[in-house]
Amino acid sequence: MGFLVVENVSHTYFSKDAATEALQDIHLTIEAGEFVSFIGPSGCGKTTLLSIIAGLISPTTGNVYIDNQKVYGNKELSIGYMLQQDYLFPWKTIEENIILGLKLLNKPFDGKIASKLLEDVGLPSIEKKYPRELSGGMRQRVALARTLAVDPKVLLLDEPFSALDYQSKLKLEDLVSKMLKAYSKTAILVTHDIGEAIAMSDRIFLFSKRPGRIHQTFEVPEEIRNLTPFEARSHSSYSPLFQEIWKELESLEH
Ligand SMILES: Nc1ncnc2c1ncn2[C@@H]1O[C@H](COP(=O)(O)OP(=O)(O)OP(=O)(O)O)[C@@H](O)[C@H]1O
Repeated sequence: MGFLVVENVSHTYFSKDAATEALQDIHLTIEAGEFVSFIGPSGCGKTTLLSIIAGLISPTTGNVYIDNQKVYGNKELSIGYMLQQDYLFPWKTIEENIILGLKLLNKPFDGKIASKLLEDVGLPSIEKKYPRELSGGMRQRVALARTLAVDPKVLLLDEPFSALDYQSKLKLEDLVSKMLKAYSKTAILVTHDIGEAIAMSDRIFLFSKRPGRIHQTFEVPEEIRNLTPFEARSHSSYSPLFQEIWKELESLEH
């Protein structure tokens, strides 16, 4: 059995007068330490699947297991979530924001953890500052530090780079990739950016139009996986894979 297993998951949203089938019969397995991406047409259920993997919603059918434990209703599993917006609390200092999760979980922690993580993400000495004093890219780096502080078993990244300018986005991709390797984390990235998926992942799952199913899985060649996301974009194997995924995605959208 793999580290993260999505077994036979389907999901339908019900409202008073409509039923929306978001996902249909999803099976996938992710190994510990692996980095995978979900891409697919808009509305195909990627965020729904992340919410199911996070244990935030119960799927209509099927189950998700992390480290052999069922996720839904499991309070022991810590799963990190990084979103497009950083959701830092403006009235709390950077340090308070980083240790908040640990406090909420009642986990014992080292008083220097915020400083150490801030140093790791390249932002030393900003513990006492407030979120409003930082740029968008810096705030996302603090969000990364906050996510890592609770030592999550899995990190779920829902378009965390998409609100940033191009240069900040490339820098943050490199940093996230480096940090996740250093901390041996398993991660899932949802993105609309094929290049980002190739540059950051070991494998890419392409979803079909709603109701989302796994249409195709792409292995990223090893020579790209060993590079930083920035370097990966200029490797000779990058462009052929980009074209292949692009064509497949186009065929799904028409
Ligand atoms: N809470 C909800 N209630 C009803 N329908 C929902 C709800 N959340 C999502 N949906 C619908 O389920 C489908 C899948 O949505 P989801 O956000 O998972 O897709 P997505 O692939 O992440 O989309 P995008 O790429 O545009 O972010 C969409 O048709 C959406 O409108």
